[in-house]
Amino acid sequence: MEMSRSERSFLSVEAADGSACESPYTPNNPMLSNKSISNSSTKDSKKSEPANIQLQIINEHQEFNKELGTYMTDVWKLSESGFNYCMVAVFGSQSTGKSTLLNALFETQFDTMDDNYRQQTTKGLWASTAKNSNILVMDVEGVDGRERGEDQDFERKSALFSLAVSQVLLVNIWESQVGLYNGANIGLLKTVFEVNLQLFQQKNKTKTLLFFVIRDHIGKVPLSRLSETVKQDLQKAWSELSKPKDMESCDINDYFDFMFFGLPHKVLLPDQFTAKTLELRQLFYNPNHDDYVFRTQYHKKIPADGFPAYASNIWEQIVTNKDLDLPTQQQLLAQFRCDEISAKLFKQLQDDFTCREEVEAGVVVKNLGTMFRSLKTTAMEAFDIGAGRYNLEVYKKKRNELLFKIHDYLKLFYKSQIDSILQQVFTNFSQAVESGLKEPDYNFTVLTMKLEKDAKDSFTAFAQDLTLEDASWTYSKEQGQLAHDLAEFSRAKRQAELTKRENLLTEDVKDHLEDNIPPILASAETNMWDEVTREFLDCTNVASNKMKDHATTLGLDEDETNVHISNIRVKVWEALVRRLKDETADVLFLAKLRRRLEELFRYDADGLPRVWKPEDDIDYFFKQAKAEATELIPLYSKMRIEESKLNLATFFNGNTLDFDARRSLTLVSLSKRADIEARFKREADALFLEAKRSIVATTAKVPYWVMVLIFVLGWNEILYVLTSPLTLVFVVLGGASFYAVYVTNLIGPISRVIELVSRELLVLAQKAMEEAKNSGTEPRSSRDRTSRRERRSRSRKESDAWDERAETIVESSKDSSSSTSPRRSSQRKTSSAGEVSKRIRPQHKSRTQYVESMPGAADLS
Ligand SMILES: Nc1nc2c(ncn2[C@@H]2O[C@H](COP(=O)(O)OP(=O)(O)OP(=O)(O)O)[C@@H](O)[C@H]2O)c(=O)[nH]1
Repeated sequence: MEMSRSERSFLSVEAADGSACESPYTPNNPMLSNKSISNSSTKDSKKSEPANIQLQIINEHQEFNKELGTYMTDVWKLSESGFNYCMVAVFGSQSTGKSTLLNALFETQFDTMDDNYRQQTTKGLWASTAKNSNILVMDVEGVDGRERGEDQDFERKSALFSLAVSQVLLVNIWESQVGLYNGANIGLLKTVFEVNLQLFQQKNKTKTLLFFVIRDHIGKVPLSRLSETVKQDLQKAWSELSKPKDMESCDINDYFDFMFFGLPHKVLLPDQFTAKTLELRQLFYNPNHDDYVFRTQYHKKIPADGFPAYASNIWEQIVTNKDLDLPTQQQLLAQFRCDEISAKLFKQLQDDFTCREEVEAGVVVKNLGTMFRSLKTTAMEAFDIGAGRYNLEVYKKKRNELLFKIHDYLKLFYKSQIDSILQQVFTNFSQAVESGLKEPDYNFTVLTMKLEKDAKDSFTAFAQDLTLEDASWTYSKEQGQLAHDLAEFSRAKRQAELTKRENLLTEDVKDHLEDNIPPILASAETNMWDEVTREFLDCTNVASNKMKDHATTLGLDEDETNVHISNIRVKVWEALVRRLKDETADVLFLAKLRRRLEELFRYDADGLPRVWKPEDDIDYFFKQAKAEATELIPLYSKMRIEESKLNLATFFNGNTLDFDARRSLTLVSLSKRADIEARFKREADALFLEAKRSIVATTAKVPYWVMVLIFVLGWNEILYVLTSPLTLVFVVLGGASFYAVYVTNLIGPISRVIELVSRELLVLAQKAMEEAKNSGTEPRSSRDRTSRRERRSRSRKESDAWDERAETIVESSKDSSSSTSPRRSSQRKTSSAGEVSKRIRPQHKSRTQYVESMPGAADLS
């Protein structure tokens, strides 16, 4: 069976010469998989013209072709036209030359009937663009066809669709049909009008032009008569319509305009037909023509890029037989298109925002605010162009939505950037403060105030530039946060500065006290504590005054300053107490007592060392000296601060430290005092014994007469020595040695050593004799015990004897040397005694040596 032209055209896209033509359709399209696009363009010239390509937008099965959008954009290039396009559709009985008329008028390539096979050609609705024009032409399946029979469903729907989307509806009728009810399709039009009334219920109704083309117009009956007849028929049909209540009074002319044009017989009068067609063309192509048909008032106000969606929606409404509310449809379309445009622009904005990663990484991006503005303006301007043609209300609403969405999206980066700026400004500020504090003669308050202001200004400038004017973005919270952080940093820095300066002042005072307190204590005068008090007050006054100077540069108020001054007083006081406790530690305390005792006992009123004689009352001197030295114990043990000079109860008021001045007055506890007293007594007793022994040594000297007697009795021996060269040499050598010993003051020590060695030998001999005597009579255990006791006793004695001997040796050697200062003499004595003692008996250290080897003891003595 041979295919009809329409069926043939569904299967392939072909050019007029039969060659395949490129089609945007995909084989997956269900509507096009078994149908295709007709392309009946003529050879060569029309091969690449968009007008050559037509699309079946609704097929005979009432399915809408979703490729309409692609065709509008890619094939017909109408999508960017906005409102600058026109829609015309044709309405009329089947095979009345509709396609022929459209092809003649618009140079389209709609299929026309093959006269050999007189049957329906156009099935469904087809669209194509007029040649060299932005007129979109729709060829509609004819009504009253034998193929559909009584089924008028599709022709009603297609007529309704044509009316809803077209500015101009061409009604194609033969002259012979005028006056016929069915032949002129008045009945169908009546039905369509009736259904269409719902299209025009809204106030903003849009008129449609019904352009009647009277075919085979012979001219016998003038066109005016024919048009009158048609109008009357339509008026009658309109009046018979069952209208909605509120529209009963409305007239057909409120919704339709009418035009009429007669065309001669195409077959019998082809030249006239062509001439008339060209005349008719002018009404469609020439906007300046008086009867130009595409007037603004007929435009459905659907932008070209929204037409596919609009047409699709309208058809869906018609097919599902729902109320067809054109304004609502326009709103729906506007919503759809605005959303589509908005989504596309938003995606574009996201793609164009190239520094997203940098911002997310916390980098402060220069000119980010300008970038925000540029992105937003580009998107909004594009939206205004694309969506501004649609329903104004919807457009405004969608514009706001897009604006809000863009703001919302950019706000994330805005917040992140604000945080980064905040951090950067704070870091810069802290670094500037640190380096400012390293400058000489800085004023802390001036420095921090200036830097704080700079930081705040910098942040505000950054944030202002970043903030979009019409966005509800604020940075006041971050601004407040920054101000708080800056103030907190300055406060902490100021506190650190205060502490540093407080410590420096305290260190200065400590150094001062180190130098000045020991001499005052060493004097052990009765007004010693007054001196200490004065020294302390001097120090605190100096430190307080310096603190006041610091307080000015650090911006402290009076109360804060007073607290810090009070704290400094406490710290100075504590430093003083520490120094005093050091001075009254066991070793130094004892040294002080011993020195006082020695000063009084060993030296006379002129400071010369005493050489005790038998007639001297050593006991008396010793008692006096010891009593006076002992008086120092209570003096050093507790500070005696006169309230009139320093009121401890009020002087430290306002300090923030845990401090009790009164508790610190006691330097040495009672138990320690007793211990020191006992130890001092032992040392004093040793000194006393030493003095006593020195008298014995003096009185044990050989009398002069004995020496004369020896000289007389030994005269012969003297002569012998002088006459014998050998003995003379020995004598001379011995004399020289003696002289050397005498000159070097070693007579005393050597004689003492000899004496000690002989004594020791004597002791050893006695011990050996006792042991020999007792070995035969005493039981072993008793003998052992006795022996152990004796050994311990002897050991103690030996120990004391070694100390005494060592000291005596040194003393005698030093005594013989010249000495101008009793203190220096004493110092030499003690140190030499220590050395000699160590030399003689290195393993054993006497208490005296131990005390004198303690740090500071030498200085004090
Ligand atoms: N009498 C007459 N016949 C015409 C005229 N124009 C075209 N025809 C003939 O009418 C027949 C149908 O032409 P088409 O253009 O296919 O008609 P149609 O209305 O598009 O047909 P369908 O699409 O099937 O509804 C053809 O045989 C044409 O030669 C005309 O002006 N007068």
